[in-house]
Amino acid sequence: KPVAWGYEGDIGPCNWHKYFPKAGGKRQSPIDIDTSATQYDGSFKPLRIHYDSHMCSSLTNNGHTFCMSVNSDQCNLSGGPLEDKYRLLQFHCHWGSDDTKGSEHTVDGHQYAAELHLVHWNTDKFKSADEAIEKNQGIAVLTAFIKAGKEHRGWNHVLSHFKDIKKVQGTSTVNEDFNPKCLLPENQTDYWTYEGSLTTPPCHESVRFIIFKEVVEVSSEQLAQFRSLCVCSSRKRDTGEDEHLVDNFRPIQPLNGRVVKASFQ
Ligand SMILES: NS(=O)(=O)c1c(F)c(F)c(S(=O)(=O)CCO)c(N[C@H]2CCc3ccccc32)c1F
Ligand SMILES: [Zn+2]
Repeated sequence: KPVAWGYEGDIGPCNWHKYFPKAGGKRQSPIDIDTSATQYDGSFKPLRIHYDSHMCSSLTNNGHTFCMSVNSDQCNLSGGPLEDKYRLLQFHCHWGSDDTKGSEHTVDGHQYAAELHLVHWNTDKFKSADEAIEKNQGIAVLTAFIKAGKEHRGWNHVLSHFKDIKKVQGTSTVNEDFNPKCLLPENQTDYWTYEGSLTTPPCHESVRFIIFKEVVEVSSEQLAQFRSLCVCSSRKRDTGEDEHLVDNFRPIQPLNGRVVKASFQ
């Protein structure tokens, strides 16, 4: 029976290591990016992000985040710091209860309102995502910070399905012509990268993070829609109101001597 975990109380991040030992490992995520300590690496080839848009995908509220599962073998990532080819599996986000918090990684101690993760698995080395998530170099997560600002029209293609997934295990099929590449910043050449872990249990240390420097803007109303998701499948009987899914970000973890590389000077 799977162990329950969450972001607050006894099942919160401070206790994850009790049931998920990897959570107490030496290369955990997220981390603070101290920009004065990053090291420029001129050897990175251009990042190659090839996503097709003719793919049907499904949006689910899994109680920890919303997850857009992608089942197209035409959505691939390679180049940059990566030695192999990775296939897009799903994307999701982390956010807070207000615009002042929500991202998992921080930059010089600054926390953004939200953080987008596009999870890819290494199809050159492994046969399935479930195998890859446990192995070194198995996973690559493209990451973009999100802040409150002008409306983002691309995000409306995702948010328009949120009414179907307000409750946990709610699922909605998205088969309109949507390309997740529209959620990324314009500048895709400037990024930081380091070796870390899944930021949710089982916290496997299998992830290469690639974090864009340019921050994406969405409106405060769009951020409020993230917070409209519920953390449980039924109304809270006693209080009568829904418990919303907010502050689903893990606190930053020790760097333990790791070096964050930069693709730019
Ligand atoms: N921040 S993150 O990128 O580390 C990250 C998440 F934040 C997150 F929520 C999920 S999940 O599957 O939606 C729910 C918890 O497993 C995954 N999913 C991972 C973990 C389990 C699993 C199994 C197969 C494929 C991907 C994943 C994840 F990699
Ligand atoms: Zn994530």
